[in-house]
Amino acid sequence: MNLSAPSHIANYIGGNLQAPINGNYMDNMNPATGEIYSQTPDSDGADVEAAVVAAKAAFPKWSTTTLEERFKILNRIAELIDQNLDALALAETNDNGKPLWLSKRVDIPRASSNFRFFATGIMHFSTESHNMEDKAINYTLRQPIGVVGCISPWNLPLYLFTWKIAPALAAGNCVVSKPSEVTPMSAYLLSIICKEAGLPDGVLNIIHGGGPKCGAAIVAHPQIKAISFTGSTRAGKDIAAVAAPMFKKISLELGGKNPNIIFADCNWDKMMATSVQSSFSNQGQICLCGSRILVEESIYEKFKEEFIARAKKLTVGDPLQDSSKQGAIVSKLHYDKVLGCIELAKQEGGKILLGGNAVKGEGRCENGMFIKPTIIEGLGPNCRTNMEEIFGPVVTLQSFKTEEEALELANTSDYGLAATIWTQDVSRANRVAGKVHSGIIWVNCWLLRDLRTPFGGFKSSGVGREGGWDALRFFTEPKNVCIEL
Ligand SMILES: NC(=O)c1ccc[n+]([C@@H]2O[C@H](COP(=O)([O-])OP(=O)(O)OC[C@H]3O[C@@H](n4cnc5c(N)ncnc54)[C@H](O)[C@@H]3O)[C@@H](O)[C@H]2O)c1
Ligand SMILES: O=C/C=C/C=C(\O)C(=O)O
Repeated sequence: MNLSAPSHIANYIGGNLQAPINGNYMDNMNPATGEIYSQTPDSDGADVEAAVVAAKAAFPKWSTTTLEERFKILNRIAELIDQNLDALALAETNDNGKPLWLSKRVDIPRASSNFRFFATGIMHFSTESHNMEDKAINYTLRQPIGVVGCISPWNLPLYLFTWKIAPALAAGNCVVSKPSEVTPMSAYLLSIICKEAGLPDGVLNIIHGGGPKCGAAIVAHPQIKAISFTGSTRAGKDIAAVAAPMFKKISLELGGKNPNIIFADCNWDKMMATSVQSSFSNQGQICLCGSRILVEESIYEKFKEEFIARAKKLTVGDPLQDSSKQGAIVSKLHYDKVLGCIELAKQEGGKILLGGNAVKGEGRCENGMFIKPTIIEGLGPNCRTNMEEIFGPVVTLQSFKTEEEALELANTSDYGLAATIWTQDVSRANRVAGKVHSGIIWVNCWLLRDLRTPFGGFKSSGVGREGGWDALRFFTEPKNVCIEL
């Protein structure tokens, strides 16, 4: 298998690797060097239509393939991802700018885990039955929906793409999918892996293109009956507006502005080390990053001093070097956006304690898009800096006096994806966890993921949950059968 980056990425439709029907391409840039290193299809509705035709044709057979056979193929995909770890990690880093060690340690292993998890999960998936004493028996079938759409973002490209397509395929659906046009390469390489693994033609179709043209055509296609989307709240709104009147099932995993709540009785060393990670991992471009750090007043100054000292040590630079703890920001557009948010924070009266500026790369990275880890204090909960998602290496510090105040600050947000709580008091941990308006709460840890748990957010962070049975239920249609005895 040749898993090196091609000059022109191809769509994967009906088992064929093919050029976009309109012949148009977009530049694909390596954000660490600024170099345009490949071309991505600028696909449109015609490619989506071809993919739907292929998916529909594949559905009768795939949906009735035995669970064990589906397991074998999906598990084989997981094995091939593992065997090609180095090539996939390099592709991810060149597309996204994240450190290569991070792609190798987290992104690619998690992509194979996603396939392995749902390959085995479908073998254990069972449905309910309800006995009405001696009157009747109800049992519920959960049947695959048909053709479903999966659309994913650029921050954890293969990790989030596989998090959707693996359960969709395991449940017996055929998929029309679109990775982010900003980071298409690892999904393209996955199409080669799927062919090698023996996934039947048309079961998975991967189309490359932009959101408004290609993504929107997937969402609007009448034959695509469910949409699983991860990305911005803005795009999630547009998708819901189109999908809702068509009565499509939708799962929307959107933005976050997550509080990291630190009480004075925390395990200090663990909290410090983890807070640096939860603030700046992947250049802060993880929807679960704790971007609003709330610290109990009695330890605020001590926290500030040590947090700055530790963040200062995060070397920013060439993502191919192991010494780089921070890589590049994903694109010029996003780099400009993050720098703009830092300017806004200053205008709002924020004091920059660390960073606040771009960093010039060295050698091959001199035209790369790097931003220094940035720490801001002095802003209240209601300003734009503390209300809007920045999605970069930028955090704010606020202090609180009481548990009630901590909760009020934490819940002053339109978002409700994740929250982290640091305390050694288990009663308080439980109390605060119950009152924070977020779908995912970590106590004394961060990003510790059990793939069986419901994953998703409250409020503007989305609707629905991914993970475990939730994902398999989303990708199936329940049908209750009532038999009178
Ligand atoms: N909740 C989560 O699990 C989660 C995970 C990762 C990222 N995110 C969020 O994603 C955002 C960053 O990713 P992004 O900039 O790629 O997001 P984005 O919304 O711009 O794009 C996400 C994907 O949707 C496509 N798209 C854009 N507009 C569309 C439309 N109208 N119809 C159909 N498809 C469309 C894009 O091409 C891309 O593939 C952040 O807001 C982040 O919080 C959320
Ligand atoms: O940026 C968002 C991170 C999402 C993470 C997951 O979906 C996961 O860990 O399953």
